[in-house]
Amino acid sequence: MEPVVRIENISKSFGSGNKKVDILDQINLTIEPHQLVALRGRSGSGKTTLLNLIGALDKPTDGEIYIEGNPISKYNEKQCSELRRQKMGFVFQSYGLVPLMTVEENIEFGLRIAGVPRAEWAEKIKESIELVGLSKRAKHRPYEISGGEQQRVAVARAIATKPALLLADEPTAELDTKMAFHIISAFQELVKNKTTTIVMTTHDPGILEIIEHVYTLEDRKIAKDKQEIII
Ligand SMILES: Nc1ncnc2c1ncn2[C@@H]1O[C@H](COP(=O)(O)OP(=O)(O)OP(=O)(O)O)[C@@H](O)[C@H]1O
Repeated sequence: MEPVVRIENISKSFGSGNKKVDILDQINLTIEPHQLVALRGRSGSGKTTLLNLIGALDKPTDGEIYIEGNPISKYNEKQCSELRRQKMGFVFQSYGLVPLMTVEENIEFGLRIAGVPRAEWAEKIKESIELVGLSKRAKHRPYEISGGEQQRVAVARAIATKPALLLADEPTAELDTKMAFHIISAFQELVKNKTTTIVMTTHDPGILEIIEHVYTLEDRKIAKDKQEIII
């Protein structure tokens, strides 16, 4: 089976001339199907930058990224958005919820955009809302619920489509410990039953402890994973 993500010698810089900043330098990383991968690193180490590159939201300065074996660095904007629509789900820090839509409608909107057949919407909405523990908030609008609840709606919307690849930037940042672990165990379940592959960022030591594949971004490189640290 092809890796879901294969990163080959990726470098990323922002700006130019004396304002140029190098963020990632010749990074290599392979993510196999149905792994739950966590990226950690200090603030500014490039975690979001790397997620954006994997999600075809930004282009590397150098190197290649393969998604299910397809090199995407030469994709044009239309190809990138088609790739995201067909294969990916996103939980980013701004959540991107539509303010005038209820929780259910926000999730339905995500299903519609991903091209999921209408007949499947009701079940997928119910299932994903239950998974994040928001059944009692289904008819509320984003401004009527807390920041943590909005984050959970963003998670529900992303997992409802059962994307091949779920990219989640600090998906538990706004949550209390109990809810954070609830979301991570939902992620573990999705990986275990081979629904999806997940790449997430987190600073939370408790969560890093229970995730099998952990990579650290440091000094523009990807450093050792968790198992090597334990040894
Ligand atoms: N579009 C951009 N233009 C210029 N610099 C950028 C741009 N995007 C990110 N950077 C810089 O790249 C560096 C890495 O940012 P990034 O957001 O990837 O870090 P991070 O590890 O996700 O940090 P945090 O944990 O604080 O979210 C930062 O110094 C940031 O200022």
